[in-house]
Amino acid sequence: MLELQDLSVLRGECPVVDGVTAQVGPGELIGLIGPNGAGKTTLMRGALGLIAHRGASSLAARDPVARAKLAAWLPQAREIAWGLSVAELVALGRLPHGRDQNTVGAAAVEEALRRMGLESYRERTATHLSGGEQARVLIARALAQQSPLILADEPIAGLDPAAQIATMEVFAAHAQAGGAVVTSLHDLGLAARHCTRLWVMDRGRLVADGKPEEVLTEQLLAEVFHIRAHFKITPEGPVFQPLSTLGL
Ligand SMILES: Nc1ncnc2c1ncn2[C@@H]1O[C@H](COP(=O)(O)OP(=O)(O)OP(=O)(O)O)[C@@H](O)[C@H]1O
Repeated sequence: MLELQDLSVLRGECPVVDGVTAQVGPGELIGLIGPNGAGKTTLMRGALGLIAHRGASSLAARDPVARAKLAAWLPQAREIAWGLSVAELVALGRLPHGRDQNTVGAAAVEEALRRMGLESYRERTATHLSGGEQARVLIARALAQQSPLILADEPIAGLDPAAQIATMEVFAAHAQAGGAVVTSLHDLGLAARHCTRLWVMDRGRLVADGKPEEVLTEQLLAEVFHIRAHFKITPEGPVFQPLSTLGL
């Protein structure tokens, strides 16, 4: 669904994404983790062909409409400028499909509203919602696009715990239905619990790529995140708790 080959993004002379080679296949929910400034956003924007890059991304070569049909992009910035109703805003996710304001488009919007628990918000003015509510609306807009791949930049930041878990479950369901999701996030507990695979970025490089229990080693947590943490596989799944910083 996505193939990156030696992808780099330069800012001036400095590579902020440095030679990333990776693939995403159906069924995967990939957590893109790493410290602030590691290059997570830049990697996703380069992969989508939204910024100049070197190397190759299977998505970036396509025209914008073809790209949008293959991949939904949920940026970190969440500004909603227009006073549209929630349903109208979510329906904007259908734009890559052209004039499909028919039963297929309407059903996709309804399904996206339902998945994000927004049915009762349908007629509310989107700009009048709280920050977390607006974030859920924008996730619903990405879901309504019905693209097999979703790239999401910190989509659960600022959501309450129930909404965070529910969103990760929505992404997991999207993957289990044959799609794939790459989502950046800073909550390593949710990443460990819900993601099938983690990509760890550090100073522009992809330094680890594997299952959470393979990746979140004591050594990696110390070297990349500068933390000590408790990580255990329990009958209820992986439980990860950061304990202390080793200094910034
Ligand atoms: N337009 C730009 N011009 C110059 N440098 C940039 C630009 N955009 C990003 N950078 C730099 O590139 C590096 C990677 O930024 P990026 O936003 O990809 O990090 P991130 O891993 O997503 O961080 P965070 O977790 O804080 O969101 C940072 O050092 C940042 O300062």
